[in-house]
Amino acid sequence: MAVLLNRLLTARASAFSAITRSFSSSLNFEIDFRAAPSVNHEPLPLRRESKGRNVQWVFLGCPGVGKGTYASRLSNLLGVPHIATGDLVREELSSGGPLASQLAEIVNQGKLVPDEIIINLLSKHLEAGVAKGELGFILDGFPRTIRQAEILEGVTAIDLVINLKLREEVLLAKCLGRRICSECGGNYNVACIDIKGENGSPGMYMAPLLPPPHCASKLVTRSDDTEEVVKERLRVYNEMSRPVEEFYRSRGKLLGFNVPGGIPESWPKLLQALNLDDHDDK
Ligand SMILES: Nc1ncnc2c1ncn2[C@@H]1O[C@H](COP(=O)(O)OP(=O)(O)O)[C@@H](O)[C@H]1O
Repeated sequence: MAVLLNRLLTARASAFSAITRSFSSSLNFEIDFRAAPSVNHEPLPLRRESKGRNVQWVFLGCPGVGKGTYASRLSNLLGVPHIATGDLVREELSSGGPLASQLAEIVNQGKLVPDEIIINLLSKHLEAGVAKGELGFILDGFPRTIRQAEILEGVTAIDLVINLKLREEVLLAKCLGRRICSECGGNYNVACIDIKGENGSPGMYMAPLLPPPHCASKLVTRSDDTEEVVKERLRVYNEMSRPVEEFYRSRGKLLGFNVPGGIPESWPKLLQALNLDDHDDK
């Protein structure tokens, strides 16, 4: 399994190994824009011209933190594929393939899919990407266990790991408010998060992300976005995936980012933390 992943990632890595290695300077930042809006930190060695530089990044963070949202925006900005293992699992589920019933049971209990199955799905996806000439990636939802992180480390260099953080009560509300258009696949959120600041701790506002009229009647909820399953996913994250943060922190690759609010507030601050500029957003 790891051999196949190795072959595929090596195919990608060989084209730009010199570039990706240039990111491995020490990156142990913990950025909390709510607490320190004008935080002063050493900028990452990355610029807008990095479009096409084929970054190899990973997004970590609890369910509902916004990994998919920000990974997909960065993928568009940098021109590299966004690969979400949760999406690969859901595609396999909806394809009704041989793994579908086993996967449905695992996912609907909020558990992790065995490493072998995930690596197999990821390998197949990467293989298709290599055939299309894709280079670089932003991984979302992988690695989620130390074993997955070790396998990944054994096959390719990760430049940067962005660890998104948000308070737990917000995570639950965001998962419960999540909606997907069954026709176009668009992601929306009907939750309105409005937490008042108290005793010196900052408040937080996240406006709902409502669908356009043509999607409104086609919204569905993920079967694992129920309160019971989200709480189990959060528990599993703390047990199995939290150690992955330390894995990358100890290697100087972890960039911690406290999501300060909704997309309009958080996206520019994430870009600032990454020393990137989104001209199209202005
Ligand atoms: N790297 C992985 N290892 C094991 N299971 C995974 C992995 N990625 C996704 N899954 C499975 O797919 C489900 C959905 O993943 P994802 O969409 O990333 O959800 P989340 O919102 O919990 O981050 C997970 O709860 C898990 O069952």
